[in-house]
Amino acid sequence: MRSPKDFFAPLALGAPAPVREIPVTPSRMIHFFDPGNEKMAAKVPDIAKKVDVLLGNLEDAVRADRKEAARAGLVSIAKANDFGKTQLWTRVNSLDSPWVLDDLVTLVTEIGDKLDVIMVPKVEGAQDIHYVDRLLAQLEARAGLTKPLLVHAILETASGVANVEEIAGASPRMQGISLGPADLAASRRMKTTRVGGGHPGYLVRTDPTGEDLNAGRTTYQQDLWHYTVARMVDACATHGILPYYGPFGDIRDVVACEDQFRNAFLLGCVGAWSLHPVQIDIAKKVFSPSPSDVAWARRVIAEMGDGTGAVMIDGKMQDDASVKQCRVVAELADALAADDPELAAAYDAATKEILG
Ligand SMILES: CC(=O)SCCNC(=O)CCNC(=O)[C@H](O)C(C)(C)COP(=O)(O)OP(=O)(O)OC[C@H]1O[C@@H](n2cnc3c(N)ncnc32)[C@H](O)[C@@H]1OP(=O)(O)O
Ligand SMILES: O=CC(=O)O
Ligand SMILES: [Mg+2]
Repeated sequence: MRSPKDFFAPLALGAPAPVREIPVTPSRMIHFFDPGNEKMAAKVPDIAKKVDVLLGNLEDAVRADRKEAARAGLVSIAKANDFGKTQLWTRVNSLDSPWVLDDLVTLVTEIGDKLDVIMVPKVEGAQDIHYVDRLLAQLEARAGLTKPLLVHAILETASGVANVEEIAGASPRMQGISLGPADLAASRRMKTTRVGGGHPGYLVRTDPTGEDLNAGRTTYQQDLWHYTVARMVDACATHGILPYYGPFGDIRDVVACEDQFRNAFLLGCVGAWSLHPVQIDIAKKVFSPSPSDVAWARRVIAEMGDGTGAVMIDGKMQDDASVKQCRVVAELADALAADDPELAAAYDAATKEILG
């Protein structure tokens, strides 16, 4: 284990100093695209204007014989474009694959100054992050980078979940963690065949009302991902990094996608992946607090004065703890509104309605 005293020392001579705080910028949707797919790549400059994060995906969903084209495509897209405030991330191939070494060497050397975050799939434990941490430091030093690259882990193996706390705290580069429900289901030998979302067979049933065990018994579908998302959120919050829901594969089912994203938002996630353009607005809507929640939060903050003691607002007790929750909502709203005049106007209009 590294001593806490040198946790923030660069891991290679000449590498930039590690960050002490993870930058919290909007990342409601991490939009995946295949940089080797010409049709998708052509849409990237327009999509960049609508998303918080653009991610050039090199791993699963890119065919083995297209891996090099995807890597080269990402290099040329990054060199040819300035995406302004939209962050550029990549998902490299898994650490046991034949491609990841070239992914890291090429991307850091060629476009390390354009990339914000490197997403690492199938992370099993802190050892995987330590490997990437040192290699990135060596490559950053050689490329003369002045800003350290951050690392995002996908939680998609059973041992990754067992080790999620140590993964979250493995390096000052750790920016966040996403749930990877598809690989995680396979790794756990769950009997599902979907990419995220629920399953109609995973349910609870009300008690029988009489002799007939089938009569009048309501069933409620349960969330397969509740335990993992909640554990991931706690691990991330403990280490000051950001949790995300991952992919929702039923692109057509925009209703269930919104539900799954909202569950994650309410539990503490800051964003989710968009796999298709239709999921971008869903993530934007869900991961931006609603105007009525923002108005309420601002009202509680205003009425709570210095934030201590207890007051009654509309029949509901407010105290030091509820005002802290309201600050989470209000601060997120302010951060998002700073770059989005439409959202700012919606928040201010709702606030005016209840605060006058
Ligand atoms: C479990 C995991 O690892 S999840 C993460 C890995 N998976 C991914 O990254 C998947 C990314 N998304 C995709 O590959 C595609 O969206 C698919 C395969 C799901 C659907 O693709 P299509 O069948 O082409 O969808 P559809 O016909 O609705 O696309 C409409 C247009 O949007 C484009 N498009 C689709 N997805 C994207 C995207 N993610 N980014 C940019 N453009 C896109 C298509 O190229 C198409 O362009 P066109 O109008 O010029 O022909
Ligand atoms: O990579 C994502 C997943 O769900 O697997
Ligand atoms: Mg996966």
